[in-house]
Amino acid sequence: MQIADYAIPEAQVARTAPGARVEVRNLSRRFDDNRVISDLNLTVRPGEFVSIVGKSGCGKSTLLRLISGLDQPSAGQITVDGQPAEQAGDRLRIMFQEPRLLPWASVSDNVAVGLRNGRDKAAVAQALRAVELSDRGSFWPAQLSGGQRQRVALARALVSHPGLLMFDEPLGALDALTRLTMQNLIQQMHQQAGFTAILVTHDVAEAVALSDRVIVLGQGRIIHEAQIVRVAPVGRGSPELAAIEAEILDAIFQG
Ligand SMILES: Nc1ncnc2c1ncn2[C@@H]1O[C@H](COP(=O)(O)OP(=O)(O)OP(=O)(O)O)[C@@H](O)[C@H]1O
Repeated sequence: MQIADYAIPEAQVARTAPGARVEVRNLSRRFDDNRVISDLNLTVRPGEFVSIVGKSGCGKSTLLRLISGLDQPSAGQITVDGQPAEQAGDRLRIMFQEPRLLPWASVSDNVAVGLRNGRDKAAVAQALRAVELSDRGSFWPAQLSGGQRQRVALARALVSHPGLLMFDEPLGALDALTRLTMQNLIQQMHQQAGFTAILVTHDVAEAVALSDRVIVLGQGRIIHEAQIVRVAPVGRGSPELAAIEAEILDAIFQG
């Protein structure tokens, strides 16, 4: 079965300001005597799609929380477009495994939460169109499927046209087919809107399908990097991508 069978029609997202540049320098994070991130360095170029994979508990979510400014390093610096993440404001958005919608607010009002003034109805309508939920604006979150709720969360993240969009296992709770549909949607949004993306995932195939670069984390450091250069369109399951997946899995298990 071809993945293209589930492709979503051309989405409509206004092209944003260029993607943000992320610089991580000599980053460490300890929890008491548990050193989770250890002198880590990473640069993510504007518009690049980087995935972070690694064994459970290796520090993927901790790294994402640090980059997003939700947690503070024990040592080192992180900048987003040259500024501390806390000052990035609506240039930076993060999506989690749970959509985290307000149950008492309509779909449109949930998307508007992503806007600074919350009143730009045209921007909300455009974000809902982009995720193919124009006809669900007046629904309550409880009236949506799990995949639709994640699409609302994506619209809320996109509505402010962020320069950096971070994903912490955003598709982990979805069934396989919805997961593939969402992967296509995220890929399409990334190509059209031009934001920088950092994805934490357990799914190496997902990382390879979506990313320009996959980083393997082990014992608080980057232990492997795979650059994925698509000179011609190669489909999922192609020998080229399967070989990269195998290389990444080896690195994870050896780490
Ligand atoms: N607030 C915290 N206090 C103490 N320890 C923490 C805290 N947050 C994370 N840790 C520890 O940091 C380590 C890495 O956790 P993290 O959630 O970053 O791993 P992960 O790679 O995302 O794991 P998984 O793939 O299972 O989601 C774990 O040992 C965890 O117990």
